[in-house]
Amino acid sequence: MDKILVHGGASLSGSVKISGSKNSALPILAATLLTKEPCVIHHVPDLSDIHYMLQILSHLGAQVERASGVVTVQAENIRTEAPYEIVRKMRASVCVLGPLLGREKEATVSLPGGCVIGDRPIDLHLKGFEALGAMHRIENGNVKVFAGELKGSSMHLRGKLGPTVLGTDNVMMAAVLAEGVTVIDSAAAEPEVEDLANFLIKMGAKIEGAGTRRIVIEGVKELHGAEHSVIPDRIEAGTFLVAGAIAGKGITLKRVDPAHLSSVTEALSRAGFVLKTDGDTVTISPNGAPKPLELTTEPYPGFPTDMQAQMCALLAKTPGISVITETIFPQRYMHVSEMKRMGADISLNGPMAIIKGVERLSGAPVMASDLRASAALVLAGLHSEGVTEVNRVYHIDRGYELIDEKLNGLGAHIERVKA
Ligand SMILES: CC(=O)N[C@H]1[C@@H](OP(=O)(O)OP(=O)(O)OC[C@H]2O[C@@H](n3ccc(=O)[nH]c3=O)[C@H](O)[C@@H]2O)O[C@H](CO)[C@@H](O)[C@@H]1O
Ligand SMILES: C=C(OP(=O)(O)O)C(=O)O
Repeated sequence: MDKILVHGGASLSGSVKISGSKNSALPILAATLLTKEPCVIHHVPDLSDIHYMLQILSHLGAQVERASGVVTVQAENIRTEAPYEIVRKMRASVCVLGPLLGREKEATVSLPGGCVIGDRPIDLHLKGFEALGAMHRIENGNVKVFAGELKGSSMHLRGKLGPTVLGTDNVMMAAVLAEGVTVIDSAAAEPEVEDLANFLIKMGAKIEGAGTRRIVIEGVKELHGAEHSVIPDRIEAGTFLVAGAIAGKGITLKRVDPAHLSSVTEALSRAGFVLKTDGDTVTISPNGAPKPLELTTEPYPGFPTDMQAQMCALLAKTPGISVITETIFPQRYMHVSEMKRMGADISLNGPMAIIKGVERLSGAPVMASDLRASAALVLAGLHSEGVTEVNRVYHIDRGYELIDEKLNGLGAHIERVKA
């Protein structure tokens, strides 16, 4: 297994280009199953999760071509059962359920389990499909959804911990081919949901309100091929902003949508950094000693759970006491015990992390447990003394395109040791 060695203490400057969004690209690629015609998707990041999604599409019978960030998919004749061996590697595989159900009125996908960030049920996805007239059955670890016909209806898709992003995507993808009007209340309003809706609209779907809490979909008979460019990855961008906060003399992110980053830039401004936006760029510069923060993760436009671990890395060395409350995945703190091994003073109280900024962190061998936790450990390594050895780097490769090369381009000293 590859590992990453972060030599702490380098200062970062210059600029970095942000890739297309993983969490937009995955459902958008799944949505290509909704038509027999070719779809062309630009700015698809080169990530292992994307690779798995393309494998699933191929297995389902689609013709898939990929050339430097551009993916063409034609799903002329398709099967409706996604294979366990690929599906088990990536939770986002569940988002083929919606398009397969919409087009073929049935779909079978291996049921995703929980993962280290917490329980990850799909009850809300199934509730939405049921509202459209589908039934489901759990058999041999698979979930099968099926319907005679799909009929539009009104539903609330909110669980105890808020709306569901992939659940909203899934129901929207099934509803575009249902008969009549579907109203999704308490929908997820994340930019990735809006991006998927924009792609579906290009394919001929009739959708209003995506990006708000109420989405209205008027079903159509069929969809056609379309071309689309995936939005910039706001979580990769946020991660680089934190790198700039931790070790930057001033760094600029290129090809971002600053509006999608507002909760992160607002938090970093409160922490004392200077953030400047110009078109599709954001620059972060230091401005004296950073300040501690109180932060709560929330559905968009609130502070994203996918940025929580990275903020822990920054606040671990920020003077004073910071408090983070994780409301989306209350147990998403696997990085904390690893950061403590680097000298951080963080205590957990249920969904709350109390972080006492320390003067010094020191590099250590640490274990990446999930995607954002591993990115956070790399960030922590940037302001630690000595070398931080991040193991199980395959987690990082799920969601960050060339993170080591991009950070080195800004002046970091990071080595990737191939297994
Ligand atoms: C590929 C992708 O886009 N992943 C993102 C997506 O995951 P994903 O879409 O899986 O996350 P959800 O928005 O569904 O989860 C939000 C909360 O709802 C709960 N829940 C979810 C579905 C369900 O049927 N029942 C239920 O109770 C979850 O356990 C969690 O507590 O949104 C998360 C929340 O912003 C992000 O952290 C992930 O990076
Ligand atoms: C948790 C994430 O991804 P997934 O939902 O695919 O696990 C993430 O992107 O931070």
